[in-house]
Amino acid sequence: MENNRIPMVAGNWKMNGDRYLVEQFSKGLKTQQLTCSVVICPPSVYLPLFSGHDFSLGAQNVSHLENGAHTGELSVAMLKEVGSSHVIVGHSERRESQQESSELVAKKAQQAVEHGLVPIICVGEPLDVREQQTVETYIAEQINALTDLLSVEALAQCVIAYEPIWAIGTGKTATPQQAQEVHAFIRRTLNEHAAGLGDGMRLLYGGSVKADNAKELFSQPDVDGGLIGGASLKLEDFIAICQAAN
Ligand SMILES: O=C[C@H](O)COP(=O)(O)O
Repeated sequence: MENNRIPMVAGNWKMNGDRYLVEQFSKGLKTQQLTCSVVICPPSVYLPLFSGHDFSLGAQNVSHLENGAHTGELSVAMLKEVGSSHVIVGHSERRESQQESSELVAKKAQQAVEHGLVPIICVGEPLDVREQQTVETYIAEQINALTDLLSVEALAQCVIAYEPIWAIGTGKTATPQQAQEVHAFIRRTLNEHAAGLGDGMRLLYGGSVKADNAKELFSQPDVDGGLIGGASLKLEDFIAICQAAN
């Protein structure tokens, strides 16, 4: 099985940013000697505005359909045409606000891989699940929807981001140990599905990653980098996080 575990830091700008930020990142990240893979995921309208950058671009969502009468949706082909190589799917904010099921998320991931985008698939539990100590059951359901639909070869191309919902935008980061436990569980679950599958896949942690906690989180044996929200909107902070993954 292929080994894709090169450290990655992906910035999810969510519904933030403007032309100025696009320019600032295009120029500002260029001067850095970063050895990790860097992906910036701005709102899709900004994707074609990036120029002269030396990092990858990702979208924040994609349709599971190829084309047709689907008002407001964007296809994989469209996102690729404007420079995207990656796409976030299944972010908890969309799972909640758009009622995206794990089955739909799996369809989106499959559509992405099939047509040449790397999906960054988000999984993660709400607070009550953590309090009830049923995290593994909850995450297993999200992972199983993927293994039920995608081939092993397709899964091997995916990146999975573990984002505990209670840690997103709250300043409450999972402890390095909590992150490691769930990452190890995800890897094990994927290995049980197909020998060696989990061992080769990139697993990112997301949820209140900041410049001052990134190093400890990223140094956990099963954490291959991070999916960064708020701190990806400030160039200096984002650079410091990337350096922690170097
Ligand atoms: O996609 C990113 C995550 O939702 C993390 O957001 P945050 O770093 O603002 O907590």
